[in-house]
Amino acid sequence: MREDVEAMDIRDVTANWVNAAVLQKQIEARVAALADLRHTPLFFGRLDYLETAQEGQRFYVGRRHVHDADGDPMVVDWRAPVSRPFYRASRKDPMHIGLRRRFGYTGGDLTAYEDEHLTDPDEQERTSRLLQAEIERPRVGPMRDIVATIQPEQDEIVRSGLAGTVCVQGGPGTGKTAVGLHRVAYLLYAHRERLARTGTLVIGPNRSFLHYIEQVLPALGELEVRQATVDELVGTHVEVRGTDTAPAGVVKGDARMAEVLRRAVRSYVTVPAEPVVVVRGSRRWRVPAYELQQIVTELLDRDIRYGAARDALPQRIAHAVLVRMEQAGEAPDDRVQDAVARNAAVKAAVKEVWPPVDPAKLVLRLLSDPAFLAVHADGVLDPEEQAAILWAKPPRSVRSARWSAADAVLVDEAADLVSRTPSLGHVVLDEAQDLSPMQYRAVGRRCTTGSATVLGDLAQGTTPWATRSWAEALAHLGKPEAAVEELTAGFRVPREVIAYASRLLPHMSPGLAEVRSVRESPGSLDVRPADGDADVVAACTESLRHQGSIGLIAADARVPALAEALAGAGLVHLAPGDETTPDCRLTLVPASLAKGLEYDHVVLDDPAAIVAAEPDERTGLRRLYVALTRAVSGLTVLHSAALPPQLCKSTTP
Ligand SMILES: Nc1ncnc2c1ncn2[C@@H]1O[C@H](COP(=O)(O)OP(=O)(O)OP(=O)(O)O)[C@@H](O)[C@H]1O
Repeated sequence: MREDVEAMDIRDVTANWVNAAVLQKQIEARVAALADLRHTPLFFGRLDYLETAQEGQRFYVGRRHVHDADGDPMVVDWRAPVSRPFYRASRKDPMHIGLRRRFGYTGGDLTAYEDEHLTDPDEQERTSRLLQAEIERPRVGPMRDIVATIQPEQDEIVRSGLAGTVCVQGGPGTGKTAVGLHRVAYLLYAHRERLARTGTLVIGPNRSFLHYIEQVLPALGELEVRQATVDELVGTHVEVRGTDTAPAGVVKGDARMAEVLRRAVRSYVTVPAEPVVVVRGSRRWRVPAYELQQIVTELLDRDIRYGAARDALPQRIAHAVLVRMEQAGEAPDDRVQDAVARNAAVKAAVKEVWPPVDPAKLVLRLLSDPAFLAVHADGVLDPEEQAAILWAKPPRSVRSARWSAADAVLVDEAADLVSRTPSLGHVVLDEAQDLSPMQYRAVGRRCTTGSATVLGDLAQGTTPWATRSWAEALAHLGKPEAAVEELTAGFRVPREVIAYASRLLPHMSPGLAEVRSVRESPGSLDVRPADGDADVVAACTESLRHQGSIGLIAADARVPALAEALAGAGLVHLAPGDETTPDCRLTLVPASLAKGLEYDHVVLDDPAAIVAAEPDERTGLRRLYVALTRAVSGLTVLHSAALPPQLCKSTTP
């Protein structure tokens, strides 16, 4: 198929060079999408339909559609409707499937298969060993796709329609990220044209996470999906160089700030007190102040964007002039209206009444002028909250201000009040629990006419403004009608390790259910005291005897010392987001960047230090919970200080 595309000669079929260039680009994209991936087999499943459906045909299911030289299908795309039973059929509902076969591969070689005769009453239900093997396959390199083993509860989310927003709550390792990415791939297949026009975006918590997941969609043949962090999305207006204290960040991230900004933007409109007089030829046309006031009030009441109303105002004034012309017996046409709208008197009135607003300058003024803030925050923020967000030393200009990430979100909100932010077709928001209400709004305006997949775990919220309930979050996102689904089966963390980490749950997120590990292997858990960095280095060396990736997770402040100790012992290590290779498998991970990542073996340095590094105990325990749940096979916990009491079995909250 690739050779066919490569051999296409478009010289005679294109009308001009533009067409030729467009076609050439499309061909290149197609060739890229058909690239051979060394260890990725063309198919991973087979479905034999019963005679009652699909004429009893046999289908091979794979990552993409493959046809033979005659154009007859050899492999059907996993997203095609005929592939659905591969993921959903069960003994209870065989979906007209006689045989389902799963193929297992080792490095691209076919090495195993598993058959299920779904309609055979004598056949025992077995757990899939291929699934277990797939999960346990050592991890080297970036995150992999899971198309061969998507589970029914995951598939339901993957294949849910484009129109609806879905929110997925799930504990660590339940496959939320995987499901979100596969949903994008599915939606691109089912609604390719529409999404090609409107665009899709995956939002992750930081760049290292995005690097980690960036290969999943290309491996599924999808190359067009943009990835960004929220900070990157909103960071186009101002340069972020500052940070906020927690109290300031909480207020700036509060949804009430939207109302403060709305009022502040609208405050730039002044009710006209003077008439507008337009001179055309020998005639003077006068629109009195009360009529201008009506126009302005009506535009304000319509609650359209500040900038759109500003653009409409000259035409509205011109219209009032035209009405007068008609009353005087003239017959002006549209061109006259346009000319009047561009008349200097009209322009001057618009400038006076509805001046342009620069979003960054507006936020700068709000955060540096106590009186201006007090007027617009009156009844919305109390004096203490106002004081918390005011700059101690007001900057002199937008350029010299030390904007924080939360400020950039405010500027983005203000920019949207002035002119509408374009909406994408679909947005996946991962690790959503950490967003502030204002950040949810920023994401929400990027999918106002589209839909979203919101993924998160309330127990892993580690920001001072972390989400307390999905209903609230979805309301801020502008999708209150979204369905909230729960994933409960854990694929990453082995049983013993998840049980250990879950001891923290009642102390930091009471009411949230423990993840039920689907892993047959209990995993290895080793908790022991350490005497200095040499012990930590020794534990890493020990872990490196196993296959796969090793993550040494430590409190951020411990990272420099540990980096030195590793280097001193001749152990080369990577930073999160760097790709592990067979030669370099050890990553030193600051606890603040561990979220969303995973390693075959985790060495966890001093849990108490991870807890202590956070501003409050609950956040500290949550950070520790995240760190404890990164391991796929084994976890070694080394503590130089006493373990946090919540990790000891007998404690109850
Ligand atoms: N159906 C599946 N088959 C095989 N592997 C799976 C399946 N579902 C999830 N996994 C694997 O389990 C691991 C955890 O998945 P993922 O990172 O998507 O979980 P998560 O819920 O986003 O975790 P976290 O809350 O820690 O961010 C990944 O390695 C993923 O590939």
